[in-house]
Amino acid sequence: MKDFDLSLYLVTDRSLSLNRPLEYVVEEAVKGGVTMVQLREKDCSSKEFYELAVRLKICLKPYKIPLIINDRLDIALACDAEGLHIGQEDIPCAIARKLFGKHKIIGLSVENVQDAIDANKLDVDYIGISPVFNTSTKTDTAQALGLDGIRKITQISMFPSVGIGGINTGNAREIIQAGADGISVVSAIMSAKEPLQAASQLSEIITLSKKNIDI
Ligand SMILES: Cc1ncc(COP(=O)(O)OP(=O)(O)O)c(N)n1
Ligand SMILES: Cc1nc(C(=O)O)sc1CCOP(=O)(O)O
Ligand SMILES: [Mg+2]
Repeated sequence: MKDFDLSLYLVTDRSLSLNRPLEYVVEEAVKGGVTMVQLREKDCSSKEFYELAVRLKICLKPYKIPLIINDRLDIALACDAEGLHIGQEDIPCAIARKLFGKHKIIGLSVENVQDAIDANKLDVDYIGISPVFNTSTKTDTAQALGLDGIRKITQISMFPSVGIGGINTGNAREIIQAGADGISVVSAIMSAKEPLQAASQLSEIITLSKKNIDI
């Protein structure tokens, strides 16, 4: 049984970390309640990506937080990450599963209802519903799905899901209420002055939203 909790999923971007070391921001975020971490560094050599992955793996191990690698199956294999996140234009899921193994976590981005229907035939472990809202963190996104998109996709998907794109303390509750199992954020934590506090606030909102308790 794969053990992972999508509730508060941090996706990294060093360019948004206010010049702080990646491990510092990630560890503070984990102390604040982040439940999954994805290494997503688009502006990086393979060597640097691998070294970052190894360092993050060491940093996350004591907290038993899974490390997910964005895009790069080779790096995920090389650092023995717990998971890989792929998008619609990345390596096909069936190939990733064959090479990565059945015990590893594979996440897939879905950008519309048809992607979610197609994903139901694939061996994935979760879906990222992307993007929910417009965001300046990633500019080459599909059209924003909004909360209605989350409702439609979570109703037909066989898999647990996270919403991603433009999510913060002001709208996290709505994402959970619309049916997602968790939220995935970059800037709301990476660029927070106090990542621990930012993660802790988001974590509390998610916990209360799941229990349907007003904030
Ligand atoms: C949790 C999560 N959801 C969606 C994405 C986006 O993946 P992708 O569409 O492959 O885009 P890039 O992140 O590779 O630019 C994600 N990374 N994580
Ligand atoms: C990594 C990523 N993927 C997206 C997608 O729509 O596929 S949006 C995104 C970035 C989300 O950043 P922020 O939390 O700062 O809005
Ligand atoms: Mg990708």
